[in-house]
Amino acid sequence: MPDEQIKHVVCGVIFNEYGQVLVGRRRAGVDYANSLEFPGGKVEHHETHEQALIREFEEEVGITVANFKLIYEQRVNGTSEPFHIYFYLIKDFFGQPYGAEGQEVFWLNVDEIDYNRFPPATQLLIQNFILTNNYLNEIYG
Ligand SMILES: Nc1nc2c([nH]c(=O)n2[C@@H]2O[C@H](COP(=O)(O)OP(=O)(O)OP(=O)(O)O)[C@@H](O)[C@H]2O)c(=O)[nH]1
Ligand SMILES: [Mg+2]
Repeated sequence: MPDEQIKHVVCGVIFNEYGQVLVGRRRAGVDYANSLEFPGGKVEHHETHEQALIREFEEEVGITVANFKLIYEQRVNGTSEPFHIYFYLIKDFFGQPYGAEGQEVFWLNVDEIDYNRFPPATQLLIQNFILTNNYLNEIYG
């Protein structure tokens, strides 16, 4: 499949004032069902990554996000079709996150993250960006 036809997925990594990261649980019946995830989803036609992140965070966790930085990206073969996934660090948000689509959403301490519970691409993001403490420089540095 030519690269320009591949789906883009954008996900957001957000930390709260306690240094915890926002995580959701994927529902039953979707790919990677019941695994943990960072909120996000597929970029629609004529939408920028930033617009998609803002929309997905409003739809999925009911907060308004701003101030993004790309921290990791990867092509994924996927369970049915390939896609390219982009993880953004989100530096500002407004509102209290909740599972706006009925899914479980919670803040997780970084030292309690078990990366095996996330889809493969997200495992690499966690290993390369969070567990290395690289995120600390981005947020506080
Ligand atoms: N949201 C999210 N999706 C991820 C992560 N890691 C990862 O491989 N994905 C994959 O990215 C793809 C698109 O994400 P999604 O299922 O959230 O898409 P979406 O919100 O647009 O849902 P929809 O298909 O119901 O419209 C899925 O194949 C999903 O498994 C992650 O950390 N967060
Ligand atoms: Mg989603």
